[in-house]
Amino acid sequence: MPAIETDPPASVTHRPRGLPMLPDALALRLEDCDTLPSLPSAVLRVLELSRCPEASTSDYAAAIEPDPALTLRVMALANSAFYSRQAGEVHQCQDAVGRLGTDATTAAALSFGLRDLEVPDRFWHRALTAATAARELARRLCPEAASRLFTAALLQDVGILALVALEGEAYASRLECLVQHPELAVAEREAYGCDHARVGAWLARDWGASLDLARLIADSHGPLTADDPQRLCLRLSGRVADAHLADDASLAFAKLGQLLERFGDLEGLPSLSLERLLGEVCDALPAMTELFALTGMPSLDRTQVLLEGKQRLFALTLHLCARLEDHHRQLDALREENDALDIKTRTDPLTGLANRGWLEHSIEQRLQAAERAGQGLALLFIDLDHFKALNDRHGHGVGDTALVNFATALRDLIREGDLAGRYGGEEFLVVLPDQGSDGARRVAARLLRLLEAQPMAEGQDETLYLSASIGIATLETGPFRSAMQMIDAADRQMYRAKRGGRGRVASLKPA
Ligand SMILES: Nc1nc2c(ncn2[C@@H]2O[C@H](COP(=O)(O)OP(=O)(O)OP(=O)(O)O)[C@@H](O)[C@H]2O)c(=O)[nH]1
Repeated sequence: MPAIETDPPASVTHRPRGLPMLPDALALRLEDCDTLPSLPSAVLRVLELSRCPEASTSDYAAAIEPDPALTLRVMALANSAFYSRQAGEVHQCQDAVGRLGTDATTAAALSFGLRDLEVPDRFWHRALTAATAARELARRLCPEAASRLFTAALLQDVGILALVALEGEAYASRLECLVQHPELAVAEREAYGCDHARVGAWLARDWGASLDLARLIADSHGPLTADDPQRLCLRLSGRVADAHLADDASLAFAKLGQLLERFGDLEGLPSLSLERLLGEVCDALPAMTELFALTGMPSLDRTQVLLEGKQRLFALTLHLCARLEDHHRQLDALREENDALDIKTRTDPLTGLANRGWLEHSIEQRLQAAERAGQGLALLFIDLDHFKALNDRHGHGVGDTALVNFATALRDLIREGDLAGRYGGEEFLVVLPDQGSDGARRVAARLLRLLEAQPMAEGQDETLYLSASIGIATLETGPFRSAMQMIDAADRQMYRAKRGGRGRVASLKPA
């Protein structure tokens, strides 16, 4: 018999070494539960053998023979109609194992150990389908571990048996959604703080199974990654079983096929053809269901399932594309709406120039940027002269037209990168990045000349020209700790210009 390494027993039952912990409350309840499923020692020995690739049929027979009931079961199976098709009756345990094969012997031993449990057939359907799929996948990805993965996949859901024993009906009703395995695991995590994979690992250790087997069981849920082929086989096996048992098997397999294609492109992994896998699983399943005397296992017309699945998926993809396009359109419309709103919150409705809020925000930012970069910044505070008189004489409408025309002229006068805005009423600001007092004075003078030359509105019987008083503040006349300080400084110069007779420019001399 091959040497089977035995792991030291875990000192604290719910904290077995090398395994993820069980929540304390659940572990205590499991320890106190006297209806947990148990396995005869002969079955355990068979499980242990199943992880040794070099174990022979005589090793299996030696493990089984001490248990007469198990021996009878294995012999009866080997002599059943399904297995004795090509040959006569077997009379020895070793011959029976030889006929069944080591994997089927393992499954038979396990079914014998757990046969009295009240779990829906669906549980065993999933276990057997997963075990068969795990073995077929392993034959391609990690042949040396095929039997080991068969057993691990067969046992990956034993945590469900423990939870049934612990919770009875309360948990059994959850099993109705067993096909949606990921959802079942999520519900378990919410209810118990961990899923049945962890509970299964705990139970396997409680039976005395190897740490290696318990680890595989604990690891059976989780994302599919290509870095560990054994883990990938085990995790995929559950998904194959779920697709096989799904109400809509064709669509489930089509989605699985897409998933497998992803792994087909990965370096170092041989391609995983769903067609071949499904074929192998379908071929192997009848023998497996015979072992458990199971009925009701769905039999699939694999060609039909795969063909239909591809068509369904194609239709689904088209539908999803259409919905995606729809979403993009909605997103674009929302974005446009958002941009429009954004512009609205920044602009003065009458003139279309930047409004007061945006001016203050921009000056603050430009002030900081100029200081960081050691560049200049100049601000023109422009107040139109005697605007009240214009309104009073020609009416508010003509006043508005003059403001709009002035704004247009101002926008045309400045360069790209400068900013013009309406600060309020008949007050405007112009921000000139990287300009000193000389540059600012030149812009102000240009504006005054333009106002002299270009009328801004038509009165009842006269063409109306505007004049403006302009105050200048630049970083050379600072320092300014905030936008407001700089605006106030320019405003004060504007008042100086007013007091000096209007229609002129005032600024402090640079220090
Ligand atoms: N038409 C029009 N007038 C406005 C608007 N906003 C402010 N005003 C007017 O602008 C005038 C500003 O008057 P004042 O602050 O006395 O200044 P002013 O008449 O220009 O005199 P000085 O600034 O001292 O040269 C007021 O009559 C406001 O009603 C606007 O949106 N449209």
